[in-house]
Amino acid sequence: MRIAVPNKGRLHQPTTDLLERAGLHLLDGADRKLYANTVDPDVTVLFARAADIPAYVADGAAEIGVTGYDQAKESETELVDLLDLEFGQCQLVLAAPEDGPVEQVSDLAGGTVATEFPAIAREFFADEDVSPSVAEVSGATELTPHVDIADAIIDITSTGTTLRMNRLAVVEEVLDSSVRLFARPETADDPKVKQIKTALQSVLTAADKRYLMMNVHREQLEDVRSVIPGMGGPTVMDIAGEDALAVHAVVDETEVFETIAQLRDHGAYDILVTEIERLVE
Ligand SMILES: Nc1ncnc2c1ncn2[C@@H]1O[C@H](COP(=O)(O)OP(=O)(O)OP(=O)(O)O)[C@@H](O)[C@H]1O
Ligand SMILES: O=P(O)(O)OC[C@H]1O[C@H](OP(=O)(O)OP(=O)(O)O)[C@H](O)[C@@H]1O
Ligand SMILES: [Mg+2]
Repeated sequence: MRIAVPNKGRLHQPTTDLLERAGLHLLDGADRKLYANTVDPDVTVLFARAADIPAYVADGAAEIGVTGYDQAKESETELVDLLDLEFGQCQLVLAAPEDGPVEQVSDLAGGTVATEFPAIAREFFADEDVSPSVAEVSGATELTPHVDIADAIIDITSTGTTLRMNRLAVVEEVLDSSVRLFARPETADDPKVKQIKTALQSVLTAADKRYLMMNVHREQLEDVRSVIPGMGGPTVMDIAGEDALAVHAVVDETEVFETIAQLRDHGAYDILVTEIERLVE
């Protein structure tokens, strides 16, 4: 089982970090290598450019891959999107010079649009029923409208800083993207693929949860129980030789602040909050 992972750029580190947190440790140093073995003898990590990963998976060089949805869409391969990994969020947008003549998509009839994503651009304009010529570029796309190479661009934005710096305004949103786990349709149901997906999912689920531990006097248990939100009942354990109980519960991270105040008011003491590495629901 081979997983294709971005070899450099902004997606490399978050992807290898996620594999590590999922317990799929890389064994022989991931830097500047093409392959790394993992703690699972059946799983190898293969490092490739983010843009090449969809083709690696589609052609069978790897069984699964991690890359941006924009790259999968641009590759025009048939991949199954198994899991949103919740990083690399960005948008592809159609943008044109502020105060320029292009204010809506139809203004581009007969014009030129520069992009690193020609397939996505063509599909977008076909849907919009406008047919500018699409010029493929391999970087610095934001410059092209200012040097008469293009009237507008389709490019990635996240904070909007690059567009603003280049005096470009969004004309239309084209695509929302984030990093996903992809598989070929034939491998999507493979048990090892499912095992990897479950491991990655468990890290994402755990990130939003906290583990609470506290002590409570026996007669106050029901009071304390009534203010614990979330997943099922808490776990309650006797503390040997004492009239107190230990209460453990998993709660949403967003509820911890409020819950702790309520737990104290209801008699809980020695309250401990810890992060959870993984949570398989
Ligand atoms: N500004 C951004 N914010 C969030 N995600 C982004 C951003 N730019 C790119 N991405 C995501 O990262 C993917 C890879 O981007 P890209 O191919 O530009 O690599 P990179 O990390 O910038 O490295 P390099 O351009 O140096 O090869 C994009 O397809 C997109 O899914
Ligand atoms: O809206 P923003 O937060 O400004 O992000 C958008 C920019 O980020 C990406 O470039 P990147 O930083 O990856 O540089 P690159 O052009 O070298 O890929 C993308 O190509 C945009 O230029
Ligand atoms: Mg980039």
